[in-house]
Amino acid sequence: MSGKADAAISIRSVSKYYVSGNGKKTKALDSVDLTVNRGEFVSIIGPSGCGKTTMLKMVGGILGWDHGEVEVLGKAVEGPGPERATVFQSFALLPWMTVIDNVSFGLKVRGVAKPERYNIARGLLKSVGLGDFEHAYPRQLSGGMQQRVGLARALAVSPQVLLMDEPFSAIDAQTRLILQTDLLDIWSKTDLSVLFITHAMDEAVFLSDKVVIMGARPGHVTEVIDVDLPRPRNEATRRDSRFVELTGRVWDRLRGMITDPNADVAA
Ligand SMILES: Nc1ncnc2c1ncn2[C@@H]1O[C@H](COP(=O)(O)OP(=O)(O)OP(=O)(O)O)[C@@H](O)[C@H]1O
Repeated sequence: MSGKADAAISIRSVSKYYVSGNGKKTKALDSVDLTVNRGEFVSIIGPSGCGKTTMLKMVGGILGWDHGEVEVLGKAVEGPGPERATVFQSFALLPWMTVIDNVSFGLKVRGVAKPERYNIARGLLKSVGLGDFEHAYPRQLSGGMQQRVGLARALAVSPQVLLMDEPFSAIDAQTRLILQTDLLDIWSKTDLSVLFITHAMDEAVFLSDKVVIMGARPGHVTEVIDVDLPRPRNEATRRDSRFVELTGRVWDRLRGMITDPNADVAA
């Protein structure tokens, strides 16, 4: 698939400035182009401050931009919309609500009756491996379990586009590997288009169809790496020589920016 008509997310020539309290202008993004085709899984990786979260917020419709165009499913983004859902690093669950109420909260806001929303939430909790925890409160769950709830909550509203902002970075390394596989399993059964932010190179390669590498000061896209590893991906993928090679290529690009921050400053 290629071309504008197939794009789930289209970011074209987008630049973004932040203005601080004292009037100082910081250019956060410089003429960024990025496309996520329908059904694609795309990761963004880059040094701290290169504008990853800024881009995700723009696509989510909670932050504006200064130049260029941002479209989701062929329509200009003008604010948040029901076809997009976000999974946050901090889980962002409501602590006073049970798991099932957290998962079905978005449906409640949309006026879906309780039996129906519970029915949907139960199906999703089962699919993320938490079928027995609907009456638990977030504080009673591990970080990995809380993020499973976060994922189920995002999926409950049947989004077409899923935005994920370092969703596994607060989770221990072993659980993180399991969550990556589970996420791919869930994604493979849907038509979801995913934009996923991470700092972990192996995670980006394992999950994605494309890894977008960004540089900083101001944020810009330096390279897009196509991940030609077959799907479904599993533990054997992590030992595949092609996986090791692609992860190494991402690190080669990033290492230069980190050891020499001036190496990749946008013109
Ligand atoms: N509200 C704000 N006001 C001013 N500058 C901001 C604001 N938010 C972000 N910035 C600046 O914009 C740039 C991009 O920030 P952003 O948080 O999008 O980067 P990031 O790549 O997500 O970083 P990290 O990997 O550390 O999360 C940085 O230079 C940051 O300091």
